[in-house]
Amino acid sequence: MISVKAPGKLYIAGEYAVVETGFPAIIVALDQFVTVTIQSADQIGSIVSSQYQENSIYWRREEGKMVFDNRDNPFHYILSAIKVTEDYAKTVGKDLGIYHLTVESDLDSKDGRKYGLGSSAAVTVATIKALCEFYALPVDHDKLFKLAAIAHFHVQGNGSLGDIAASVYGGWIAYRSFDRDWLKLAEKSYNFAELLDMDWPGLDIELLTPPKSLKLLVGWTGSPASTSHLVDRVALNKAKRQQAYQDFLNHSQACLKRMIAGFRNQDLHAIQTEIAINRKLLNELDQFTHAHIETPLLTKLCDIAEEFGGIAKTSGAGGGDCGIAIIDSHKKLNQLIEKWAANQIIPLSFNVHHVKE
Ligand SMILES: Nc1ncnc2c1ncn2[C@@H]1O[C@H](COP(=O)(O)OP(=O)(O)OP(=O)(O)O)[C@@H](O)[C@H]1O
Ligand SMILES: C[C@@](O)(CCOP(=O)(O)O)CC(=O)O
Repeated sequence: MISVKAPGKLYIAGEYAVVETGFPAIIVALDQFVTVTIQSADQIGSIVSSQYQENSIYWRREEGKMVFDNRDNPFHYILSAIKVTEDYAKTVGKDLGIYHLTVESDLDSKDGRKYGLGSSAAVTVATIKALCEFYALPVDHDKLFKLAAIAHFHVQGNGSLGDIAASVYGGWIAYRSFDRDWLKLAEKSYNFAELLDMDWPGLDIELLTPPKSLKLLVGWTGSPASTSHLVDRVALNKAKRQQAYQDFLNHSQACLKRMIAGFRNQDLHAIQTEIAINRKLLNELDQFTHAHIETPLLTKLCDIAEEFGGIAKTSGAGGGDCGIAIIDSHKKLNQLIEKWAANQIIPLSFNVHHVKE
């Protein structure tokens, strides 16, 4: 039996701008995982996720293709991950098999509400990792990222794929997305083996080391938000306010460059200064796109963090989900966390997860 896991993530800074090719963001992987297991099966395979028990699907293989008995299923990311990995396996001459694939996830609360930790990315990465083991396909982090990015992009279609990078590389990363229009054309011109070997225009991933005194705190608002809808709303409004949008991109890029330098120089103060600037830039974006990124509860989360000497902002698309605070580990962290909890902000005691190559 093969069993692998992939971590969830949180955005630290650079959201929305990162959707444009080459614009940076900082993202961390967390020690909360999706686990995928694969076991060989005889004739009938299955896909079962404990989060979606009632939607388990059963399949067989006919002339090399997966054929489902149940067409009405929620497993778009898993099926896309399977398709991409098996297409790759075929290009390198592997015979396709039958298996039971099961999923367990820490990335939703006990009552099934998502935290916004990138479960769709983690489920995609874990499925591909498990199948690469099943088919004995050697993949390093770069190849795993590319396979998972293709699979996730085929389903969601409008994201930066930063959540995939965080899940594959782990730890703290600075991420710039590749040109997704290029990928659409490249997929028609190259086979998988070629696509995985080549450089992707715009893509850049740098591993960052935070200063020792930096503590990341995570607060959850309890209300799930749809990232793809919020990204669509920003995209719709950017056409109407081209200059304001271009200013946002340029300012975000400059802010992220200074923040990344703060990591390289181990300068907590510089990082915090830029977190505050990034929050302001996202609020300005909010004003002309009406995406409602910083909800009143997220504002409260930031205000409380500041009372205790931290600097906080929304994480990811906003509109609910989580906020983050960056604070000196010597400050009164417990009091901050208690005040969050007293104000309907649920502290999530998750840590950053580092992935081995
Ligand atoms: N445990 C799971 N089993 C199977 N599919 C899952 C599982 N967890 C997530 N998914 C897939 O991911 C989708 C959720 O993705 P969505 O982008 O809405 O949330 P997210 O990636 O967790 O959050 P965010 O984008 O805010 O970080 C689900 O609808 C499902 O298709
Ligand atoms: C808004 C955006 O920059 C970040 C989305 O983050 P999250 O998945 O909502 O945590 C979109 C993206 O990068 O795909």
